[in-house]
Amino acid sequence: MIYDDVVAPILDDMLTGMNCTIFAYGQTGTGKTYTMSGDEKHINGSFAHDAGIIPRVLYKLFSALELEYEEHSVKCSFIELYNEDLHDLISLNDDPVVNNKKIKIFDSTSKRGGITIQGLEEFYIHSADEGLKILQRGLRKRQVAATKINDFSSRSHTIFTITIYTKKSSSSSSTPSSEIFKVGKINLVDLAGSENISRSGAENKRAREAGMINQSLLTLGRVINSLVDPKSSHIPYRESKLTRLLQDSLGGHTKTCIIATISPVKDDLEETLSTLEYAYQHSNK
Ligand SMILES: Nc1ncnc2c1ncn2[C@@H]1O[C@H](COP(=O)(O)OP(=O)(O)OP(=O)(O)O)[C@@H](O)[C@H]1O
Repeated sequence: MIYDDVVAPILDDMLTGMNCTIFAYGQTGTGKTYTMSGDEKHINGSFAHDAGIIPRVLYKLFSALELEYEEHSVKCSFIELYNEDLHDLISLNDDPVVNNKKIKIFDSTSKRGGITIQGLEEFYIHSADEGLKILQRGLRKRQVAATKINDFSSRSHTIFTITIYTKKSSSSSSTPSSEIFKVGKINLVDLAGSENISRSGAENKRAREAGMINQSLLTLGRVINSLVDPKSSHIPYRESKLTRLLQDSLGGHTKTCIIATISPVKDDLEETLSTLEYAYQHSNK
């Protein structure tokens, strides 16, 4: 239902050449990873019954591309942000020292501005199955980290990015034929557990983690606030790596959607409800 109501229209926008972002936001254990990835196995050439948004986007994307475009290419990347450090989840290089040091974010030197991410590996994929394999590889890598650091997944953000390049010929009786090239992008973001924001009394490592999550989720909130406020002249992308990474996909001619996951068995529903209320008020912007 969420795919049909929320994600399908955004995928259509991406196919028209937009930069789009979907966030899963909520407390630990409320279903963010289930919503974004879910069951990531492929069954009989399609996604599983309990597949999340990423596998569904991959299959629907390839069927749309094969049906509607003469030429297309698709690439994807999968990155994790933990304590403001970036980790490539699908790099074939497993040396953690090399992996952790090599990803850097720079201001792009192109006239259009934006950012360049140096050192992040991107893989061309030719089918949804190939995309699913990349997702599985990244989730496995994240799992390995999770067994080393207790409760790791709830304290890191992940971004699965799909970029498409398409070519279509257009011809009508009144105009000469021409070729239309488009580039679209979709970021599928599984955010760190939002309850870390209010984690008080934390010490040492936990305090550092909570501080970083605080910084990135609060900056994300501030960036979205500034983008929807016509009076705001400054967008604070630079205050966290999460917003810096997504800088090109927020604001301007882009589309952003936040899916808030809530669970009635969790204590602190107040914060999630106020987020939902805020999101609702801004939903048309
Ligand atoms: N809608 C759902 N239907 C069935 N099971 C679900 C649903 N949502 C979540 N779950 C199950 O609940 C558990 C926690 O979900 P999940 O790991 O997605 O939470 P999370 O918000 O990503 O947590 P964390 O912040 O710790 O990463 C998992 O075992 C998941 O399979």
